[in-house]
Amino acid sequence: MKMGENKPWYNDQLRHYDLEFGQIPRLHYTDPKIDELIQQNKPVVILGSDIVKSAKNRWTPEYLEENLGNSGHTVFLSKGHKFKYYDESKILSRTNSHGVEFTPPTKKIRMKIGDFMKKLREWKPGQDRLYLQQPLNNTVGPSLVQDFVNFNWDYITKKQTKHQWGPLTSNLLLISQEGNVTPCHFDEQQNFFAQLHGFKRCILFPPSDFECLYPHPVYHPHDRQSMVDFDKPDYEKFPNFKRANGCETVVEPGDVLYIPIYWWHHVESLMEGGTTVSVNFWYKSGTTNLGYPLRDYQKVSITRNLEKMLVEVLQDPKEVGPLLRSMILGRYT
Ligand SMILES: O=C(O)C(=O)C[C@H](CCCc1ccccc1)C(=O)O
Ligand SMILES: [Zn+2]
Repeated sequence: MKMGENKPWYNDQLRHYDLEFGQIPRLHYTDPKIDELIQQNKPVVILGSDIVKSAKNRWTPEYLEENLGNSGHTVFLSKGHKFKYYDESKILSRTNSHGVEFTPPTKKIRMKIGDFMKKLREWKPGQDRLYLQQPLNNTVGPSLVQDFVNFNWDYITKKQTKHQWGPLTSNLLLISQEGNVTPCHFDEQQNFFAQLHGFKRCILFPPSDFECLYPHPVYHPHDRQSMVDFDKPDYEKFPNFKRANGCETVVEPGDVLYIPIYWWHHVESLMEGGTTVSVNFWYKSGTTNLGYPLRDYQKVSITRNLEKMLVEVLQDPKEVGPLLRSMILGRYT
């Protein structure tokens, strides 16, 4: 155990960014404050729970190699450390026929877990990095199914019910090479993010930081992803980035981070921290009763619907800006 202020990791294993971050609260799972924060759509790390006890430190890369099953799994390859997600269905969409060229930053392939682990063991700097991202399904081996069944579904389901979330949609199994980064993005689902092996640094920003994180247009394959390169922010193009209000935590095996719907999050596997294993629990949001004042994430949802409608009706995305400018300048500004 490498110790740094009684933590099992060192600060120089974290990548350096130009921003200062607050700390996400880390609370014992019996603390009633957890439900207060979830109700307020605010992040919290749930400690000491047995939510994923059956998998904590058990789902090691070696155990997964033995028990994940022999069907191929989805693996992304990247030239660098960033694995920026893109929606394949938006690459060739009509709105992109206006000559917006898109080069996918990662390659998606299918690999057997054994080949994936072998590649990880033999990896050399300069080679493509690897990131296995596979929804857990009935193709996994029986021992993994047993572990999955033994998650503390009672605790999770009680939270889902209490906070009126919609149904569980998927559990994504994430096996990351050390040092990999999933750049800043938001999802439209509630998320219990469970860390099983190794350490991941998670930086979160509230939905109200929309103006600081500059998401790609909704029709773009990188919809929901920030346009800002955290490693080299372009303050000319993205001046508000310097005032983003991030908060962070490093999740350890057994920690469960609640990533509220529409909250931005950047996730990195610690450098020189070894292969990491996580599993997330994505839930559809519940039925939104529009109370006033509107929540910050509801405003984001409204702007997204407006944007989609305008792109749909104007066809050419280049007309959206001028139309909105003419509509609000001098009238609403
Ligand atoms: O659990 C989450 O929401 C995360 O972002 C975790 C993240 C990988 C997610 C990959 C991804 C991003 C966007 C759409 C579909 C898949 C990580 O842990 O590296
Ligand atoms: Zn995400």
